[in-house]
Amino acid sequence: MTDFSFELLGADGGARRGRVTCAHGVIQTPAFMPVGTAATVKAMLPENVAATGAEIILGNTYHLMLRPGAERIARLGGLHAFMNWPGPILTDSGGYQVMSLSELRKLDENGVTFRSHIDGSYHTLTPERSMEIQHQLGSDITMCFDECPPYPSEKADVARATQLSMRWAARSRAAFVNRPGYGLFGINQGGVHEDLREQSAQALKEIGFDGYAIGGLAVGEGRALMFSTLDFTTLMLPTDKPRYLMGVGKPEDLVGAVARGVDMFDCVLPTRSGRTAQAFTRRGPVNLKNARHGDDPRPLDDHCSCPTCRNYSRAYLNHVVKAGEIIAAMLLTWHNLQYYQDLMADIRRAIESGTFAAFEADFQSQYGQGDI
Ligand SMILES: CC1(C)O[C@@H]2[C@@H](CO[C@@]3(CNc4nc5cc6c(=O)[nH]c(N)nc6cc5[nH]4)OC(C)(C)O[C@@H]23)O1
Ligand SMILES: [Zn+2]
Repeated sequence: MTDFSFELLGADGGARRGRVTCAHGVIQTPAFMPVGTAATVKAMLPENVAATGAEIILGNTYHLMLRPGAERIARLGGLHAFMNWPGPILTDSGGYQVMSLSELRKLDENGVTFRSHIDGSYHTLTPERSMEIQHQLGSDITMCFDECPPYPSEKADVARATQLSMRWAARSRAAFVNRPGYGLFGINQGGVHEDLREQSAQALKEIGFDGYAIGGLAVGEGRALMFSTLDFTTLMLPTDKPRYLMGVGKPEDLVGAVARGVDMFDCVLPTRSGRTAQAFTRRGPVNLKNARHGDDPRPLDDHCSCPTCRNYSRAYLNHVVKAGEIIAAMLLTWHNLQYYQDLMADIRRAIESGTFAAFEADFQSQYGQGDI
């Protein structure tokens, strides 16, 4: 089995082109990870997710521990077999989802105790338990157990959460089962504060990880503050390891974050939007509920090679959206995931050819124009 590795293949300004090798395959970076929270990328068959060009998907410790249970998935052969996804899987560690989804009962040095948002049962997550669950799932990339402070928070509370998260990072590292091909990513915290981000980066580098995520963003701070935080944070992280910006984001966010040195992304936006009639196109988002599409024979995006754009008109999409037909979620989700993967492929090509700055300028001029 080959070791977990990251190769930096090239750079163009702040943008980086790389390759991650892990147990279940190779990931070209910059990469976008579709979100498969409950062991499914919603409204998509796994083979169709792969057809969009996605090489790695994200799973969630929090959701899978509550239902169907990590031990049950392990008994059934692990998450890859269970959900029929043969490629790499990254799993989030659960802390963030506890804060954003469940009724938190207790947070202390040991971990968090919470009530399931599904059936009200009590559960405890600690760094050790989170590592055990992600091992049982068989994740190629395990995330440290951390505490992501809400936004906005007093700086003192961000500092407290950051220092706790760094102690939990050390416990995560100690509890992680080291196997060739499987990696553990640390999560940088510190809110929008340069000094706290620096403390967090130093602490993580001393422990040593296979990759470094930037947490605590995409929590409502807005694009300007996210970018200004990235401006100083990515430079604090090792250049020879992948950098993963958690929960991001809109197409404009991806391009701007790549320019600031980010290699990996995940976001529910393309899939969640696909279920709410929102489609992404080169000229910006389009709402298929809008009556103006009712007689439009054109495809969503004539640059797109996905089945939706090859075989269906906007008029048809408007019809099945208004009728609440299941195919609406299928077709729009597929298109949105294809759009995101095509955007990442265009970004990778631009970095390879040293034309990323021109690509970014062209993207911004086209994307903001709005639908035709
Ligand atoms: C952008 C968009 C559409 O994504 C939605 C909704 C609200 O934002 C999101 C995405 N933002 C996001 N920031 C994160 C920070 C951390 C973090 O610090 N630690 C760990 N372990 N995991 C994280 C996962 C994160 N996801 O967060 C939830 C609440 C999961 O829904 C997502 O707006
Ligand atoms: Zn399409």
